[in-house]
Amino acid sequence: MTAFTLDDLARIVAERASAPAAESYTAKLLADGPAKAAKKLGEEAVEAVIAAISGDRANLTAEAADVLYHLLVVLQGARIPLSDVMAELERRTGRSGLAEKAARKL
Ligand SMILES: N=c1c2ncn([C@@H]3O[C@H](COP(=O)(O)OP(=O)(O)OP(=O)(O)O)[C@@H](O)[C@H]3O)c2ncn1[C@@H]1O[C@H](COP(=O)(O)O)[C@@H](O)[C@H]1O
Repeated sequence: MTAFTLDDLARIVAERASAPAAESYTAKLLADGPAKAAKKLGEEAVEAVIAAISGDRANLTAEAADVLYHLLVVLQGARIPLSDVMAELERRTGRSGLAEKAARKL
């Protein structure tokens, strides 16, 4: 169990986006443009698919981490906050966050 969240990683990615490209892999990916960052995301997704099919749990765990990191880099490049993605996921549950929080207080 870890307290580290996707929000924490998104914050790190946003911070590193403005670092010198020579000092940050994140900044280098973003400096190379959206097509390069998207290509990396696609490669990592394919590697995750291969790990899932092969039943290699350790490799799938590592590849899933790569996919999440590279997805956050692509979102950063497109200036889409992670909270917008979470709001879309919440919308699909058919539940409102505010209603949920109010219900928990009852
Ligand atoms: N999660 C990652 C992460 N995953 C992979 N990588 C880097 O990705 C690089 C390339 O790894 P690959 O296995 O994809 O190798 P490759 O396909 O030959 O590389 P490419 O040249 O094709 O990109 C390595 O330098 C890794 O260190 C990452 N670099 C950074 N992060 C996170 O981003 C944070 C900020 O890092 P910097 O931006 O470097 O400060 C870090 O603290 C981490 O949390």
